[in-house]
Amino acid sequence: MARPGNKIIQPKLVLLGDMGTGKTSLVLRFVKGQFLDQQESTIGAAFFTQILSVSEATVKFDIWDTAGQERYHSLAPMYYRGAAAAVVVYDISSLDTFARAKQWVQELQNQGNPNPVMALVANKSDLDSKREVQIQDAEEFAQEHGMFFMETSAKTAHNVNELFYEIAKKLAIAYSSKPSEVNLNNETQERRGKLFCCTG
Ligand SMILES: Nc1nc2c(ncn2[C@@H]2O[C@H](COP(=O)(O)OP(=O)(O)OP(=O)(O)O)[C@@H](O)[C@H]2O)c(=O)[nH]1
Repeated sequence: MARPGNKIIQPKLVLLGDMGTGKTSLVLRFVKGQFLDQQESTIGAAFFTQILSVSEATVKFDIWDTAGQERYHSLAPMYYRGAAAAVVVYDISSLDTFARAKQWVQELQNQGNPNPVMALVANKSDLDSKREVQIQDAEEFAQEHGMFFMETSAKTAHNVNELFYEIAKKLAIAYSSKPSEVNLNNETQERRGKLFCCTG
């Protein structure tokens, strides 16, 4: 809920990562508090909204959940361009998805978006017995690339709200100190989002 008198910001947030890592599941857990064992693979991208209040601002997230299948790769720039925050997701039980996450980070950092808040998210923390990616390796990679790191489970809800809260906080603080350097959504983007399938 918006706090009266509080500043309102409307950042665009994009989720990227290999197929099946749990991007949609993380968003659905955050936006609707739900989890599906048989979540369908995303086609193209899906749009969601959610509002979160932190002490510095009310944050109205415009969330673009991209499709991880390789055949949709060429669409990704449409969604990450102008994003104030990017969440790169891998699955702790698959080393391949961690390798793919690293490629996404390189791509994001090459496309010259000014100072987006970036998170590296290790999802499916409930599958610890099948872990292939060590926390330390991911933490080191995140640190080297100016990202913050979090392990989550969309299934158990572990750290999911905390992830979005942390992003909201970082965006609100960045906006308070340097408003012109934070990419925030505008009317056009909001209208465009409404042309796509909307959930949330
Ligand atoms: N055990 C476990 N399974 C999860 C978790 N998050 C997602 N899943 C499952 O992983 C599968 C893929 O989840 P999605 O949310 O569709 O993954 P995605 O990254 O959006 O996939 P694409 O749309 O293909 O890019 C589904 O069967 C989910 O139920 C989690 O935290 N733990």
